[in-house]
Amino acid sequence: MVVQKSRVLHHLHDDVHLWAMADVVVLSLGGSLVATPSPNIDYVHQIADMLAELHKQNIHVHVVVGGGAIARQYIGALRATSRGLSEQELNDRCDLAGIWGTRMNASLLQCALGDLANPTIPTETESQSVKPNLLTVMGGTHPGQTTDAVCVKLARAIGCKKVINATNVPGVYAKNPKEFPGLPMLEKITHDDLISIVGTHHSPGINTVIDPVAAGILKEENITCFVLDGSNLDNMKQCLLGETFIGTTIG
Ligand SMILES: Nc1ncnc2c1ncn2[C@@H]1O[C@H](COP(=O)(O)OP(=O)(O)O)[C@@H](O)[C@H]1O
Ligand SMILES: O=c1ccn([C@@H]2O[C@H](COP(=O)(O)OP(=O)(O)O)[C@@H](O)[C@H]2O)c(=O)[nH]1
Repeated sequence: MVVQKSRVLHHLHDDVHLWAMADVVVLSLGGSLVATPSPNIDYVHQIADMLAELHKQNIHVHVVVGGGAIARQYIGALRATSRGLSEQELNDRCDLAGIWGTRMNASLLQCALGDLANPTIPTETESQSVKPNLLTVMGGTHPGQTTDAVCVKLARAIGCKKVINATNVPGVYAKNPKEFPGLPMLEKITHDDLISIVGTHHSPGINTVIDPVAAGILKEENITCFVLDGSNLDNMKQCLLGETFIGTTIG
C-alpha cells in the first residue's frame, strides 16, 4: 500500500490506538480540479465520497486544496489595479489573495466531508493541524510558495513520507506539455530531476506541475511524490491503494 509506512505519532489522546495505526497520506489537490472556472460541486462530492470510503479502510488522506481560477483572477486583477507598490510588496499581496482563494476552495471539500473533516481550516503546517481520526482540509499558509509546498510541509510535520500531487495533466514531463505537446510523460524521476525541471523561482499564480519550494523539501526529506491527473478518481484511488496507476513517481 502506498501509505503503508506512514504512521502518525502525535496527539496521544484516548483514541490514539486506532488513529496511530492509520495509513496516512497528504494530497495536494489542484485548484484547477476543485474550482475552475467555478466550484465543481460534482467533483467535490465524488472525491469526498472516495476519501470517506478510504477512511473506513483506515487510510487517512489529508488534503491541501489549490486556488484555481479565483486565485488567478485576483492575482491578475491586483496586478492591474496596483499603484506605486514595489514588486515585492505586490507579489506578497498577490500571494495573499491566492491564499484566500485556496482557503475558499478548501472549504468546499471540508463541507462535503461533513463531520469527517477537521472543522477548522489550519493556517500553519504543524502536527496540531491534524486531529485524531479526522481529515484535515486546508489551503495556503504563507506567501512565497504554492499549496504543493503546503502539502509537503504538512507531510513533514506529521512524519508522512508519501504525498500525491493531483493536477490537470497525466504526470511530469521534461517541459510543459501544453507548450511542448508530444513529449512522453516521465514515469519515474529523481528529486534532482524534478528540481532541474521546475527550477527555483516562485511567482504568484505560478504555472508549474510542482512548485520549486515543494521540490526542494521533497528532496531534503526524501519524501516520495506521485503526480497524476486528479480528474481520474479511479486512477487516484489505485495510487492510494498502492496499485498500478498512471502518473509519475518522484524519488
Ligand atoms: N514539466 C511539466 N510537466 C507537467 N506539467 C507542467 C510542466 N511544466 C508546467 N506544467 C503545467 O503545470 C500545470 C499544472 O499546474 P496548475 O496549472 O497550477 O494546476 P493545478 O491547479 O492542478 O495545481 C499543467 O497544466 C501544465 O501545463
Ligand atoms: O501557501 C501558499 C499557497 C498559495 N499561495 C498563492 O496562491 C496561489 C494559488 O495556489 P496554488 O498555485 O497552489 O493553486 P493551484 O495551482 O492548485 O490552482 C499560488 O500560486 C500563490 O500565489 C501562497 O502564496 N502561499
